[in-house]
Amino acid sequence: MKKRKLIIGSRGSELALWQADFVKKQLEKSDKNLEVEIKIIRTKGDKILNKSLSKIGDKGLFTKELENELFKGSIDIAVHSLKDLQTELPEGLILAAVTKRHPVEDVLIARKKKTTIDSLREGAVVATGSLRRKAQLLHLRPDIKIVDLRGNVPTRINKFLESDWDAIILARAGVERLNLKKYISSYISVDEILPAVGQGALGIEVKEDNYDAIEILESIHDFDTYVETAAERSLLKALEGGCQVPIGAYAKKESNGLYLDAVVASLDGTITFRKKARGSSANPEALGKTLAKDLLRAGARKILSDIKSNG
Ligand SMILES: NCc1[nH]cc(CCC(=O)O)c1CC(=O)O
Repeated sequence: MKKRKLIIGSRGSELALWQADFVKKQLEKSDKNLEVEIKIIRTKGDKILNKSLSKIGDKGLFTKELENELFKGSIDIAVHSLKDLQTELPEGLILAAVTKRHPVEDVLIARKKKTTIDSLREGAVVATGSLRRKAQLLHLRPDIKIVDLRGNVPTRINKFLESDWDAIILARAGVERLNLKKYISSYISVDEILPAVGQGALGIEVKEDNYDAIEILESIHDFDTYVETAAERSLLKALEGGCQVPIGAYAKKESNGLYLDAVVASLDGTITFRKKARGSSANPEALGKTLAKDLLRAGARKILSDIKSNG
């Protein structure tokens, strides 16, 4: 019998290709009659490397070109890091599957093993391009100096090794997927720094009428991760935050309900609003919305509007 074929669209970075290949293997394992091909698509975010992400600030910076290919039908599915996927998808596209998530937290990469945020020297220099990491780190350690850092995961580690910075912060998921665990000095607990919405999970985007692809993807969909990230994404949407605002969130499904922990911080980290709530796993969107409203009322509204008006 002739094999069925599915084409994955992926960015060309090492991490994106690892992730696309992971999805390919899982799908081929679950359906022996399926042949999966990976097609590399360059996105605007891959082309502009000299500007800080918060300054480019486009919606869909890492996704738009992939979405165009989905509409054209030259790829069947687009594999994204869920945290890079905007909360509102273009009309006609759906988030068809969310994979089981890797440990969600960020990690500290410093000169010595076991270095933690607490043990960094007074006035240490830490490089990160993420406003979320910057704000939460400054909240814990106002003495730290932050410098901008961009590039793919291996590039960032190489820049660190060649620099005189004290440390950088990355997502555990990206570092461990690329087998770069040896560079990790310590795991940063979510009590110290909340991860980005969707961090550690993969999101698979498909044209809403591609029923074959939607059916094939059922085998890699992880329901608990979906419920957790749906609460986080609903919160982010209600806060009207893209990936470039200092917002962190972490949801966990437990036997007695769904927990959501979220923070909105000012850019300099002096003010943070952090709240936790529990809701029903049957309605993750409601939990996200409710917690967003709570945060906005508590003072996050002012922080977010200040950031929007001053850039
Ligand atoms: N912003 C880039 C990005 N997108 C996804 C990951 C890592 C994988 C993940 O979090 O799922 C990273 C690197 C990082 O933030 O360190």
